[in-house]
Amino acid sequence: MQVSWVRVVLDIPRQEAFDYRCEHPVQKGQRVIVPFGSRQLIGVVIELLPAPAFDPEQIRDVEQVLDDLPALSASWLALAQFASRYYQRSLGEVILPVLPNGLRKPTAYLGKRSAGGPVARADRKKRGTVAPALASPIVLNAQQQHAVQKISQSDGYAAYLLHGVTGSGKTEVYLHAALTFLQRGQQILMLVPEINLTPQLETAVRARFADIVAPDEIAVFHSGLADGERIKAWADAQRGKLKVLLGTRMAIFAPLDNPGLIIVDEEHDASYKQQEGLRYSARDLAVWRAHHAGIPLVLGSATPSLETWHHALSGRYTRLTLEQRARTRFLPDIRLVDTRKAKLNQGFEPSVLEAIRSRLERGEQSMVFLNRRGYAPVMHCAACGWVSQCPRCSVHTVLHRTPGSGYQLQCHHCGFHSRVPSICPDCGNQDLQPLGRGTQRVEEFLQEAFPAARIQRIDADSTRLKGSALRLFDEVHTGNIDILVGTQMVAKGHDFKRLGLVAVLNADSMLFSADFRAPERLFAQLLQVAGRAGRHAEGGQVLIQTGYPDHTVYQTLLNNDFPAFADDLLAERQDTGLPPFTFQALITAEAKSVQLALAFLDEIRALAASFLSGEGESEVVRLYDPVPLRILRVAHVERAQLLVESASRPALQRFLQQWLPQVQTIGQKQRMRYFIEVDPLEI
Ligand SMILES: Nc1ncnc2c1ncn2[C@@H]1O[C@H](COP(=O)(O)OP(=O)(O)OP(=O)(O)O)[C@@H](O)[C@H]1O
Ligand SMILES: [Zn+2]
Repeated sequence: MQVSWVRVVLDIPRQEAFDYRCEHPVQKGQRVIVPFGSRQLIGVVIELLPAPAFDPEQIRDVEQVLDDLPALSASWLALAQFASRYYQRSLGEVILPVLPNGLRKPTAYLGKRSAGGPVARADRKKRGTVAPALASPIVLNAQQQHAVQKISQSDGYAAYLLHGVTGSGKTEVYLHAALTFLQRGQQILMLVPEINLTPQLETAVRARFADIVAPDEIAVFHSGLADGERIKAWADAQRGKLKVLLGTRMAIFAPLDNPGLIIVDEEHDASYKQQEGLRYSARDLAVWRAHHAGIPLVLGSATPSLETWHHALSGRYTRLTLEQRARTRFLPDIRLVDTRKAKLNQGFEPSVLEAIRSRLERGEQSMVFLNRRGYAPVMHCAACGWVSQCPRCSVHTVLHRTPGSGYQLQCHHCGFHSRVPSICPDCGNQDLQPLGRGTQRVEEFLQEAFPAARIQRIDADSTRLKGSALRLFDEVHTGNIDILVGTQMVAKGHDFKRLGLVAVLNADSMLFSADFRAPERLFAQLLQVAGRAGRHAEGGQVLIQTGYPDHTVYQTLLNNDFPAFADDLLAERQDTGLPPFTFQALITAEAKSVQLALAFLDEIRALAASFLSGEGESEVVRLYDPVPLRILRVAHVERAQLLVESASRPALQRFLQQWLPQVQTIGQKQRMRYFIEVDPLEI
């Protein structure tokens, strides 16, 4: 019997790897079921050892080598290793969580009902994907052609920023470029920021490549898939069966071994950043992956992130520009509607309502955008000033109207919900009022104002059921809707055909956020949402209600001048020493009281002093004073954070590598919950 010694990673916090003895043939990159304490776990073999690293008596046996999929390749493991190093998590905490659920649960393989394991079960499911009719490609305009040519002719790694105004036909550029690499027998990985954008793109991709890619050689990968579907897509990727994979951020970890082109659409979008567990940026990992594989990468956006814009200016990325809309001659006309002197009707300035009315009369669609779901952001008592508050979090509860169950107060942070009190809990006043408005209230008001209009609200609440977002967007696309009310879900990516008017209600709420990225985010969001108007016909109009019409964000928006805006912001960031000119990491501690969290952060900050000496000016790593989070308490837990910063990414990385093991020791001693985030998006 052939016995080998293997090093295995498991999903265990902050521990690198575990050694086992194995009596079966086994390779690096294979999954194995191993005993761990009294449990069984699935792990991945990352090394075959020539000899046991310690007393063989102490080494336990691998129970089963899972061979229903080929081993994860060396280049895939390299990606995981990079993510582990860069984001400061153990390799197991990277590898296991990115595998589909069934592939990392021993129970999926054990027992009578496992029926050959999850991959075999997923394979047996019938999925009839009919081959669509071949769509003939659109004739590209000159700038699109130029972009496609540059991308297709890349020799090895090259990063492109495809900066195209909204509606400029970036998707066509992706598809034409992709064709070149498909014809060479390579695979395409294409990322989109939102699950809801995959159906539209999947249909386009299937039709466009119907003659060279079989239906089952295209897969989508996102968190909205059922377990079996996700396993199937992953397995097909790992078996080398896929030619095109479309997905949300999680798809960046797909085990594709012969990629030819990676595309990140709407690269600026914050949803490429995972906000829990391994806090990675799929956009940044895409850059690494393309570089490692020696292939081109396209980052597309009308409003690129300042990080990407900076790289394009410095020449690290090549900028490709689409200055014109593809189907119309003009971008929509953007106007600011000054709300300071106006008498608002349920939050609407009268001329905005008029504009909606006239679009209705012309049979065109309108969209009302406000980034606030629910009925009203808070309930209050006019008599004593009481406001509805979550008992577990330091936030207001939001008033919701739930079909069938009336009104409810909900916490958007911890899920707490309660009935609406009939009298004020503080003073007994019987007249509690909703304050402000969310999408539900706007929908209700519009229905009263325009009784004949077909109104649809699209937000996280109206699309909770699987498949419902798809259905609702279909209704909009087919023209069965006159007025669309929605949150950021409706703002990005969609190519609406009949949408003439976009009205933006509460943009100002984002103007004065303490986060230094707030203006960047607001500008991007407004330009994106504005870009939904007038895509297929001239005459698109955007009305933005604001009490601060002179604010730079709005003024620059009027000219649709992203470069001017970005250049100004970059200059400001450089002056104040903020990203992309510095690099940051954030440690967040969570405790019963904020004092405990702050004390922990103070202690680890003091400890850092010993690593910080002896480096040149540019290598300096700074640690700021720990501060409580803006939303201090969530679900009874109070939070504080410590920001670490350096002008040098390598210096920051070196520092973290030395410092974090000590942080861990102190954290364990104090039983402190904390996590680290490299390149945080919000601070
Ligand atoms: N060369 C072309 N000729 C005619 N129509 C085109 C051409 N290229 C693209 N289109 C069409 O233009 C519309 C907008 O394209 P697309 O949705 O790709 O824009 P986009 O650049 O991704 O915009 P956004 O950033 O706003 O999402 C689509 O309906 C597309 O079919
Ligand atoms: Zn709460």
